[in-house]
Amino acid sequence: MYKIILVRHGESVYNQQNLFTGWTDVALSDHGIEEARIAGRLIKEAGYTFDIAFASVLKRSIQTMHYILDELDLLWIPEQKSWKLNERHYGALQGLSKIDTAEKYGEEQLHLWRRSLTVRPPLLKKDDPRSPRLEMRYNQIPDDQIPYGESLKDTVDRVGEFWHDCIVPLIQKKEHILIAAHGNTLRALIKYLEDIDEKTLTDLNIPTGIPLVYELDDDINPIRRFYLGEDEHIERKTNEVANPHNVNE
Ligand SMILES: O=C(O)[C@@H](CO)OP(=O)(O)O
Repeated sequence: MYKIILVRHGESVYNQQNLFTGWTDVALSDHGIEEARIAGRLIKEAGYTFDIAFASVLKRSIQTMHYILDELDLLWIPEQKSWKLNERHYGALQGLSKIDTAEKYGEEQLHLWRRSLTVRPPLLKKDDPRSPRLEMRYNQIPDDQIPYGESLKDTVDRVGEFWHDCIVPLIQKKEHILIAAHGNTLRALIKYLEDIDEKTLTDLNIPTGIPLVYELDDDINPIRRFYLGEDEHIERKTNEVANPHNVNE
């Protein structure tokens, strides 16, 4: 049996303000830094260690990876960053308030944009200042792959590809792996690994900064997954993600 640890980054400054984030490169809030450190301590207490760590190219994920590794005194291990682990690209919704969006377009539309498998957000125009094409870090993404707004299904495809090409070979080499990524990237990965039905996927919300242990069999098929930490705390944090209207009220 193999084990791998996934973690959604700690609370970001956009999470704090209930803004659509996607590929916007915002930092962790002070609370998010604390969440990342606590995640590191939970992982340490549970006796896990890592040979290599992965993050997206967004700083909230990279910072989370570093705070966790720091708690484990493992800042020296190799790390790899990839845009394929980036949050789902939220298109023209990026930077908008989730609460204002619900008021403007209705709860149902907001829910579709946030949690359906196939609905894409309104796409960014190619000349939008938020376009990833304007950023050096995305220079290597071919034109036909660079997103201007993704459905979760689009994210499943790129995350699944990354899992298959970059993570699986390392698991087979018995490397201990940490992946610090994003809410919808992790939902996408769970969809890819377990092929869960759409209803279950719609209800699946990933709390910030809580380590998720995945147990995998010899063929890298999932056996089970579980969070580290106290159930009540995890449930409260999961509900906060499910219903951003109640967060910070
Ligand atoms: O805004 C985002 O990028 C994501 C994660 O923070 O939000 P949501 O939970 O609404 O998909």
